[in-house]
Amino acid sequence: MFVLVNLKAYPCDPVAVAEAAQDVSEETGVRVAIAPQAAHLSAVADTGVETWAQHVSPVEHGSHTGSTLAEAAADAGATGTLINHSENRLKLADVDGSIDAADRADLETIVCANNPDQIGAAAALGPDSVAVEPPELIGTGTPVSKADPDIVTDAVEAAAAVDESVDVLCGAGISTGDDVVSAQDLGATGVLLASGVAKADDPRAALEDLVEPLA
Ligand SMILES: O=C(CO)COP(=O)(O)O
Repeated sequence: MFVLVNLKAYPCDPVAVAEAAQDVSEETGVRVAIAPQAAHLSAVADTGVETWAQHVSPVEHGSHTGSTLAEAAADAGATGTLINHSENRLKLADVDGSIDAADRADLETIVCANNPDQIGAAAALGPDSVAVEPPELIGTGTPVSKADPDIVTDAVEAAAAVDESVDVLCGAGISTGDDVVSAQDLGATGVLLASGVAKADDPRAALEDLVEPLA
């Protein structure tokens, strides 16, 4: 299982969380990555942890003020990027353009989607992975893998019907090792989570708990 922690714009210490994630990953052999703010990519990548961008813009080098250039994210140490997060939704053409931009910069891609129908559409655009995250459960602490397991199994089916090589993660409310195991049992190959780590009093302990059943 792949555990990807999206720090969003939460007021946590990205380097401390990254160091904890790197230690936990090394100790357990579980793949753990951190997606910080774009301005924190270099500092997070310097810890040695696998580092992801939260978004890249559907642009090439040029006159694109305010964009997040995929090549710049890669230069800063990112090896992958989220695209179309529920809190940063893109038009279909821009999802496609952001995947192209990420591919040019050699970034692994996860396209987020709200439901299984959108997962099928996202998988058709050729990302490495898709992630189903029902918006109504994001940030609630109620795990999608328990609250709405059919969404996960239907998303796995929808992606496989389009392209069997596209992996499916799930997210929203994931915060414990039990939640991760439930996600795995439903066919997900990873989890995408945020508040369970970024807002935890002790992010290291939260990470240890998340990966404990996988180690
Ligand atoms: O949006 C998410 C991860 O990208 C999920 O957020 P929570 O883990 O806070 O529910």
